[in-house]
Formats: sequence, C-alpha cells, structure tokens
Amino acid sequence: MNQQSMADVTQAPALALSGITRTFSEGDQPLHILNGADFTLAAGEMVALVAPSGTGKSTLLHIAGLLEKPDSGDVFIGGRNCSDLNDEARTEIRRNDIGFVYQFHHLLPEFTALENIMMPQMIAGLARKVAAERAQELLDYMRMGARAKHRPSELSGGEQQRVAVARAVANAPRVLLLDEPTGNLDPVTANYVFDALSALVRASRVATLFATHNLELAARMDRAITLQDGKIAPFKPQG
Ligand SMILES: Nc1ncnc2c1ncn2[C@@H]1O[C@H](COP(=O)(O)OP(=O)(O)OP(=O)(O)O)[C@@H](O)[C@H]1O
Repeated sequence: MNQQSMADVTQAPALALSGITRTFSEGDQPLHILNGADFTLAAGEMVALVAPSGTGKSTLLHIAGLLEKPDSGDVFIGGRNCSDLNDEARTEIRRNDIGFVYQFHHLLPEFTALENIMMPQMIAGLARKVAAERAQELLDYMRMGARAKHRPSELSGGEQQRVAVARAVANAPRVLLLDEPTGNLDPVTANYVFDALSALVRASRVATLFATHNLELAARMDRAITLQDGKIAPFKPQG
C-alpha cells in the first residue's frame, strides 16, 4: 500500500455505504426496499436508525454487517471496500471489525456470562486467560461484574442485553450494529442498558448504528436517520 492510499484508509469513516440497493419480491411485484442508500459513520459516533416497521432497517444492518450482499452498491469498513471480497475475507472482517446486538440476546444458554464474552475472543485466537480478563473487565464496565458466573437464564432481560453488548464489543470492533436491542425491555431497563452502552461507546470510540423505535433513546444519540423510499434521510426524534 502506498502512503497516499494508507492515509485514505486511516482517515476513512468506520463504515460507509454507497448506492446500496436491495429488491425483494412480493408475489410478482418487486419491492425496492433499499434504493440508493448512502451513509457514513465515524469512529465514536452513535447514530439512531428510526423508521417504520418493514422499511428495511434490518436489511440495511445485515448489509452493513456483511451478513448479506446488496444487489448493487458498496460497503466500506474502515475505508476497505468489501464488495468484491470472498466469503472467507468477509467472515474475517465480520469477526474482527463488526459487533452485533439483536432484540433477543442470542447468548449461549449452557455457558456463563463470562464464557459468552470470552467466546468471540477465543474464536479470534486469543488465549483463554487473556479472553477471561478482558471479559471480566467488560462485565465490570457494564456493572455486571458480580454476575460473571451466571448463565443467561439466571439473568434478567436487561442484564442479558448488557452481556450481549459486552460480547459484541469483546473483539474491539470498529463498528457496532444494534437491531432494536431494547425492544423487548421496559422503558426504565431500556434506559439503563442504553446508559451502559453509551458509556462504552464513548470510551471505546466504536462507531455505532442503533435501530430503534424508542424516540427518547434516539434523541440521546449524536444524530438520527430514517429510511425514506429506500434512501437514508436525516430524522428529528423531537420537534
Ligand atoms: N429475504 C427476504 N425475502 C423477501 N422479502 C424480504 C426478505 N427480507 C426482508 N424482506 C422484506 O423486506 C421488507 C423490509 O424488511 P426488514 O426486516 O429489513 O424491515 P425492518 O424495517 O427491519 O422491520 P421491523 O421494524 O419490523 O423489524 C419487509 O417487507 C420484509 O418482508
């Protein structure tokens, strides 16, 4: 890599989407869910994605997280165009550079909170001891330190989601994608999980895109966006 292209990559946004299209079909009618979506997300930035059900939020997150390919358009992670990468390279980027949190925690039921957070680190090749230390640190940060040895079924919904957030950032990803992570929680618990998450985002400078129907939470993020006719548009959560 020459000096110019290295500078381009280091100064690049954590995530950039360019001209993303995705069409599904409904019977014999095409459904243009994404129709030229453009978006950039900087390190340490926290952006709310607020849009009515069925407009394509999950589809957008799956494409941004390299879980699905768009019909056309490009996804850049840390300035690297991921469009033409093979499955192995995409999996590698997903493992190292992207964290996901979903509405339901998807923690492994037979493992403790600590082990759940160790898992992605060990898959990425870290030694057990190092992974355990980092997992405990993250649990402490999420004010879950005393629950390290509990299995998911022994934790409340809010606690499970805090473990899921800790697991998602365990490998220090560049980009954190959250698909309604508080959708299943009462408002007080949702706020509590959000507080812990935003402290973590500020401290780690992970670029965060957070799909939510909760306008109060959206108003607390750096900015909000919506999907309009398959494109990204700014959104004002209040007023
Ligand atoms: N694999 C697929 N095949 C066909 N249609 C699909 C597929 N995936 C999504 N869709 C359709 O695309 C539209 C957008 O779905 P998506 O899940 O992205 O919406 P969403 O905004 O996340 O909705 P919600 O807020 O309800 O989760 C929906 O109408 C959905 O039925």
